Amino acid sequence: MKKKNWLSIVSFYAKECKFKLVISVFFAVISVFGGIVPYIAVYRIFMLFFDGNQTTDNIIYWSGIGLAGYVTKVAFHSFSTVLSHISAYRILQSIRLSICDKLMKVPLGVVLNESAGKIKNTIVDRVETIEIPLAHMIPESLSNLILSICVLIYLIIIDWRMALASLISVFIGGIAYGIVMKTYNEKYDDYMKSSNHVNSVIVEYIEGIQVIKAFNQSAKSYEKFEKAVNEFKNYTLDWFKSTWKLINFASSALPTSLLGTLPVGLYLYIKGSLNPADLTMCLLLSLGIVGALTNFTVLVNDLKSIQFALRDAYEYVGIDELPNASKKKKLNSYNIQFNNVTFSYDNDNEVKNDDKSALIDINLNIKEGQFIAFVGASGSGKSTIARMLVRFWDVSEGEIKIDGVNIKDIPIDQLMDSISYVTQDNFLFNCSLMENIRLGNINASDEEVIRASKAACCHEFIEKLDNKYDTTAGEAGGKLSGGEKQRIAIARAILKNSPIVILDEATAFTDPENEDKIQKSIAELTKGKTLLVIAHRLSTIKNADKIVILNNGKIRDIGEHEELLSKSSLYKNMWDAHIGSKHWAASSNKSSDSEVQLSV
Ligand SMILES: Nc1ncnc2c1ncn2[C@@H]1O[C@H](COP(=O)(O)OP(=O)(O)OP(=O)(O)O)[C@@H](O)[C@H]1O
Repeated sequence: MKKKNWLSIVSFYAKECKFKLVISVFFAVISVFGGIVPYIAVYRIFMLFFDGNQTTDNIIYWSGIGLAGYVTKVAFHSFSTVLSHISAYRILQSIRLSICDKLMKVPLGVVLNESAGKIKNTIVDRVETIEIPLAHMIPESLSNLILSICVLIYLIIIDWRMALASLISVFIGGIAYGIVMKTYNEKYDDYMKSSNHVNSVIVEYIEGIQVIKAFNQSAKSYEKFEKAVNEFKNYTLDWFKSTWKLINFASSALPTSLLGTLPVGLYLYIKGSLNPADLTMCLLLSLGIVGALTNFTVLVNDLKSIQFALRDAYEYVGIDELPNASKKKKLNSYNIQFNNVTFSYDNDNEVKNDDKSALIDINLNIKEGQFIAFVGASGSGKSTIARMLVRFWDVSEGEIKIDGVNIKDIPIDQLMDSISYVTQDNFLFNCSLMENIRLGNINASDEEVIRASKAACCHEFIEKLDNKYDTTAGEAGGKLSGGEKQRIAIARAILKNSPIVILDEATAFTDPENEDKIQKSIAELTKGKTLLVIAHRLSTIKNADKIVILNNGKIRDIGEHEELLSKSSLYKNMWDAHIGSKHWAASSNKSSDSEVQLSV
């Protein structure tokens, strides 16, 4: 991942609103100069009195000019702020969208290895911290900087000694700030780690609340949450305590320009080298930059928070994407080939280190329309094979081809259109069940969604819900059984109607009625398709054209059921264990075995 300077990141995201930002700065500059006018007007009125020209007309004239300057300041400040806020929100929107977009394009492992709390914290909270600095910093800070420089030049013109005197407080405040800033990066890093930890613990607590309650761990896990919150509080408080004296000193010293100008000015006046009008003007001008200098202290903090928030956001935006082909490939068949496929989840692993590789030297030919089952002990690599085919990760060595084309050369969109992957995790989004099923094909009509639901045996239970297909997954969530959720996932896949179906067969929903319905819906989904089943119960895959036995990431044997029973001791043992457990389940439940075998 290439590192990028935070300014170039901002300007990249500000591309679309650059014009607005420029205008915003321009208005802010006008506003700042408008703000100087009242000081000049007051100076002029003083001069009128010193010169003995204090007529009502003259005083009204300069008062009017002062008022006009003030109105200009307020009006242009408002215009500038509106434009800078619009731009800031656009930039925030672009950053958030590009992180979400990126998460879809990077290897799945990168996303899964991060805690949901940290990702949420970056996308929502961290990016939000940029808004206020961005909306105010660019116009206000820039214009304040310009104002300070102009005032300084003006002071030099009036009396260079007074100009130097006005910088005394800047110098003292600057040193104090410099000391605080020395450890700022390190402290801020730790602060962010602590904040991410709190977020992760909160999200974990909420996501796992069912398990926590079921195992009566509420008090214990709350302790973990409380500890994280306390640690965060302690850290922030310690940081605050270690810096507040210096920060307070710096922020009070920096804008106190009178600290230098008043004694020096009086000294020069007494010595006779500064006339009263110039002394008054110098004091007024140095007061005029107090606001600008105060803003400058805020700017230092703002710059840091922008810098760190963008660094965190760029941690995601800058992740290398899975290479994606741009040109659609013409596929005449859906024959699948695994050639010497080796894969390790550990990027640093030397390929072919058998202990660390999840798949080693997988060679497999699957013909279009075949039904292939993968069996093996837990952790043997069954799901990894499926993840390789859908490119959730890329193979470390070897290649996977569809119709002779390496899947890396097929655009990911086209590949995903060709494959329906029904995983064990039947995630439902918090929208209506109609929309949840329509995810399979966003162009499907309501009628097509209902037809797919009927085929997946979902229609009946959805119709019984209060709002039928309009029930949101959130409302229905508690009312849906695991098997019903799985059938909704199957309905999605039926609607998608891809030529290749991968089924990570769930073991959880094995009550006879659900099982019967699930098998019926699967039979409907897989009609005429190339079917890859990750099998957990062997009786459902007895009819497979090929059963692939995996062991520690390697293919141990391939064959049909009967063939494997006679030639593979591993398969025979698995089958015996399966039959044994079925008999045990049947006798303990006193229920008949109603497994329906898959057929394609
Ligand atoms: N995201 C991951 N990161 C690191 N290692 C992983 C990841 N997912 C799986 N593994 C490891 O890869 C190996 C193969 O896992 P895989 O999920 O493919 O097995 P499986 O045969 O499908 O198991 P199960 O039947 O329990 O689902 C295991 O050792 C597992 O610990």
